[in-house]
Amino acid sequence: MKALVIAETTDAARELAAGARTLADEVVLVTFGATPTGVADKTLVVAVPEGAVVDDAYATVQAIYDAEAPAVVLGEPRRHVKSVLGRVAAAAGASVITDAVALDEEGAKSLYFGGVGERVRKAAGDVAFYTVAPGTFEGAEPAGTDVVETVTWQAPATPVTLVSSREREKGGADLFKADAVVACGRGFAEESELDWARALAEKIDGGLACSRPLTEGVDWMPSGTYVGVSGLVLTPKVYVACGISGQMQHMVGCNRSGMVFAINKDKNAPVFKQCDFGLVGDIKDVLPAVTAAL
Ligand SMILES: Cc1cc2nc3c(=O)[nH]c(=O)nc-3n(C[C@H](O)[C@H](O)[C@H](O)COP(=O)(O)OP(=O)(O)OC[C@H]3O[C@@H](n4cnc5c(N)ncnc54)[C@H](O)[C@@H]3O)c2cc1C
Repeated sequence: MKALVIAETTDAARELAAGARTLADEVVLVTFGATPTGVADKTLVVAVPEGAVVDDAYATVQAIYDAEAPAVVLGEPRRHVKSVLGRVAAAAGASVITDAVALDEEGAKSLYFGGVGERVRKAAGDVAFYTVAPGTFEGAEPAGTDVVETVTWQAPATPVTLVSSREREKGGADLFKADAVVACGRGFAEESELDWARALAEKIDGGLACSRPLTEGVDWMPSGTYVGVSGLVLTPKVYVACGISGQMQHMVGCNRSGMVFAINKDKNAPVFKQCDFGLVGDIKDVLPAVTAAL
């Protein structure tokens, strides 16, 4: 049995390839630049041309999929990869089981209702497509022979036109790697108030994340930093939810953290039913005080 792994980052490529090895005899890795060594039987690097976007790699990955004929496809749960995976699955007449937190021959376990429920689902078609939450294959050891091939780009029929691009702001920890994540919600009334959370994140060497309204409602935070069912699924050791009410669409992205702290001025906020430690208080008082005390 063959597994195809599609990943954008080196860490995910390593973890997913190691996990794929527990499901299949042969592992083929598709990346868009990162070339981790010793993780797959074959690594296919898709050369994304200047002016093209990774999302448009679906035509190229479709051709790889057809040539390799895998039985299982694992994708990194990042925006570009999700977009590619969804299109390849649709063309194959299959669906994608998203954010799997455990995988074996029986199917994939994923969370729903904000993590209150778990369900195990089997792929509907002959080929199983999954996006896999980080940490799912923790402990699995990658192995591979380091055959690396560059794959020529196949432009899709209707490519996206890249009008402009700018470097993402550097700074802050990688949210997938950070041991601690401080997340900000709509409890922050002004953009400048995010500095309280930023100071705490810096103090504990953590990353800064948010709920969706802070990216889509007001654009105070980059869209790649919101946590939840349609954003990132994170598993840090510590997650500090500040001014976040605890809607299930958000909590599904953080409730597998080692420990969840919540700060909210409303003692009845649902987040207090889903955290390990809760502090009823105003972020403007609590965050500077906690940061100073640490
Ligand atoms: C299809 C769909 C997908 C979605 N996907 C996501 C997703 O992936 N991620 C996501 O985050 N959301 C998602 N949402 C939105 C989600 O339903 C919630 O609306 C959102 O998570 C709420 O964000 P919040 O908790 O920051 O804001 P609110 O729900 O408005 O909560 C703000 C909280 O801040 C508290 N507060 C206010 N002022 C202070 C203060 N000074 N000090 C302390 N506490 C204070 C309030 O008591 C309140 O509990 C999705 C919604 C839909 C319909």
